[in-house]
Amino acid sequence: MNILDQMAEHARQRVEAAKQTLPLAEIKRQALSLPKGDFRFEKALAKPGLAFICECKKASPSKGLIAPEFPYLQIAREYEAAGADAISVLTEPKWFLGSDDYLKEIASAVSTPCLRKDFTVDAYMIYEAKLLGASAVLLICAILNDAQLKEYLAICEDLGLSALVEAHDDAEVDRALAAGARILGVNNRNLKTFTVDTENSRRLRARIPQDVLFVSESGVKTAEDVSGLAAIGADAVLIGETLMRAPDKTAKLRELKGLL
Ligand SMILES: O=P(O)(O)OC[C@@H](O)[C@@H](O)c1c[nH]c2ccccc12
Repeated sequence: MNILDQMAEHARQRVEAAKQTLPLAEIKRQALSLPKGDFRFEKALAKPGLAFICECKKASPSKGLIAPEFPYLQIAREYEAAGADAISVLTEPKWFLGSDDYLKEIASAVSTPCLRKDFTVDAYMIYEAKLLGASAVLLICAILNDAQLKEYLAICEDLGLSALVEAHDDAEVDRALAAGARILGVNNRNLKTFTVDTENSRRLRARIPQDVLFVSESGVKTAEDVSGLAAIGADAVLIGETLMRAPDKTAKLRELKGLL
């Protein structure tokens, strides 16, 4: 089984365990009783100019431990103060050493919209995201079928959550668009092999209509990478490792924005 399928399988097990404590009907009821979201994540990306989604990520399957010390609240507050348009928080516990608690605490500490970065494989996880205070969830085409994509987008719509729909090749872009995605992320990292190539964003850009928000994800390291992606019409970039490894994240973000 490739790593992506393993992560999806483990997510299904996490959902089954969570349902033992809080059944689907109950979490759904709780999530739907909260005030409907106002798609803040989408609005933040739609503003003029390139938007920056800054990620809180302690570790990853390709890089291992990235940030042994992980003062997540401090990091999120620094991202917000430095002008992040959105904050991505890994909640996957096994490979990314993420936690639902990180997201919950961050979302209540900042006013910047937060993305729950996880391997959504069940509607249950979308209701969880809502309860944790997220403004958006990630839907990865490679681990979802067409019916799931449609169903999960409809649930997001009901809850007022945005969905970042991640695609890696032409067929996945087409599936995401057919399902009605309004925010399309192209992952420059192949989650099956871990190879990174920003060329992928460039190539797939042409398939994505102008009225769909386009996010280029992963492997963004320099101001040149950023300006190159802005030049092909990216609406946002999602940056994790480069910021996580920077001792001064504010300065690094300024540098990436071409301001230093
Ligand atoms: O650390 P990077 O190379 O800047 O990448 C960030 C983000 O794009 C990456 O964490 C990511 C993109 N898609 C994902 C799906 C699941 C987990 C993680 C990801």
